[in-house]
Amino acid sequence: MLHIKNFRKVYNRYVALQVDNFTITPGIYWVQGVNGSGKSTLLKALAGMIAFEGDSILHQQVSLKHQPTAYRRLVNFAEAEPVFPDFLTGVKLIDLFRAAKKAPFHQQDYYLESMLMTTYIDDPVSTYSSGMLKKLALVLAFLGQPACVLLDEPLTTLDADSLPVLYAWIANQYLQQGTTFLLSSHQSFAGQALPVLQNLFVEHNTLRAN
Ligand SMILES: Nc1ncnc2c1ncn2[C@@H]1O[C@H](COP(=O)(O)OP(=O)(O)OP(=O)(O)O)[C@@H](O)[C@H]1O
Repeated sequence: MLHIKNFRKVYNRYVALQVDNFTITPGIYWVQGVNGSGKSTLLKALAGMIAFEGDSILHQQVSLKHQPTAYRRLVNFAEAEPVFPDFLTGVKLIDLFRAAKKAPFHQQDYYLESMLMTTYIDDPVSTYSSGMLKKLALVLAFLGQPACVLLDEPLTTLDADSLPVLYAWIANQYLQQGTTFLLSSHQSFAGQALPVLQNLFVEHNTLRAN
């Protein structure tokens, strides 16, 4: 479903990640790797957030390099430590993302209610704690009809009650819409209620499945 082709990400002169050809089939993936191995680099690049050599092609036809708008509408991303313009409210950000992703009008309601966010979603994000910001980033990553959702360290800063809610969002989205997930984490997803959990490893500056 996602084909990574002739991928190279160089920071200054350092080749952080090189992936010649790699196809990610539909599923839920736990992306593992030690600190500095390149997990965030991979996810940010596949999300179209940072430049890289090569291409990422969705469903054998939507290329990040050649159809960037269509690609970004179908590939959603939540970064590890989200930063949003201070003066915007959560609702305003949701409106912006809903328009960009062509999301149904009330799609966010289910997410805001299940993650207990309705009391503060009208407030400016400058007033949010790190966990509140994280939840907002996760809601934004579920808006629209994504074919692929990339979540960088989705578990960090979430409280214990929020974790099963997030697992349910991921499982439902996969089972109902067939959305593929790439989840980077230093914490284990094994034993959680996630269907068809598979492993991806980022090490030795490349990506491998086993
Ligand atoms: N903006 C940047 N400029 C220069 N080097 C960078 C930059 N971003 C990342 N790197 C380097 O690229 C490599 C991969 O970093 P990356 O953040 O992708 O790792 P990671 O696997 O996500 O790490 P962690 O588990 O600590 O979050 C590291 O060697 C890092 O120093």
